[in-house]
Amino acid sequence: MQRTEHHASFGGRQEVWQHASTSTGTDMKVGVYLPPAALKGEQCPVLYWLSGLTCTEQNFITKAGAQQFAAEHNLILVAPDTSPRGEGVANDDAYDLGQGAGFYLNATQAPWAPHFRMEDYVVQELPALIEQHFPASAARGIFGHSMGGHGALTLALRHPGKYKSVSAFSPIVAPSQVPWGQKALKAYRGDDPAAWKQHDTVALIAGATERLPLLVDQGDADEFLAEHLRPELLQAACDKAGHPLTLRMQPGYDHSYYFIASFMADHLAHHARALRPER
Ligand SMILES: N[C@@H](CCC(=O)N[C@@H](CS)C(=O)NCC(=O)O)C(=O)O
Repeated sequence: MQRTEHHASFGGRQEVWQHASTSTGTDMKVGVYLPPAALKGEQCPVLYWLSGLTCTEQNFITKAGAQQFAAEHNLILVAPDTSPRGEGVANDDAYDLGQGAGFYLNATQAPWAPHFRMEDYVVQELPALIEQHFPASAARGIFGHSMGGHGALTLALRHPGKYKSVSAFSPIVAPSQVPWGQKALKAYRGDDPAAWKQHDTVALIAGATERLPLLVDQGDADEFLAEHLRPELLQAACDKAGHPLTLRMQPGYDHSYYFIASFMADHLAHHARALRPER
């Protein structure tokens, strides 16, 4: 692992690391915020952030304003890139497929299958790497935005026991029912709508074996709300399954990081309650 950036931030340190990934077969970049306690060598829980379409590891660390709250709760924040990248990696001219749009799953279809293995990367490889190289405990939370909200919700549902807390901002909750998701699932997993359900939060909720309480914030002025996000489908699925959900429609907020930053404190507090129950 090679450190490419480091900046003092709220008594801790925001770093960016680059490493060769065995999951994707590419170099991956990842933002790591070390809170004050971690700089002193104390083991801290780790909160994973998954970004949305077009993002790199930079969007969250420069725009979300999460460091001050991670410092307050002494949580390590880990924010990976959204896909493998590079000249030898498949891509698409559209912003919602290929590089910058990995959808946090393992692709099975050509030309994506060789490198697009973001589920393995986020759930297995990255936690092992973080827990080896940083003063990280095995208490993990996960959250994200839009495509990354889909990632956080589906990965927590697909890997019970791996995470102690989960939340999302404007997540794609039903990818098998909306254009962004249908396009990606078809490309990465093939033309089999039944298989898409394994990566669809609304479909996974019914059969969940672990019912971690979900905190979801959604702006009602979000330009993608009606076509791609459809939080009412998540509300209905959670009501039906008895899955605990706090869905907050936030009046006047759009899809941007201005919205995310506005409710970041609440999300960090939600995760800290589960990740640091002793406090
Ligand atoms: N029109 C947008 C669509 C993609 C978009 O809104 N991406 C969201 C996530 S789904 C984002 O976080 N963009 C980067 C940013 O705001 O920093 C674009 O092409 O950038």
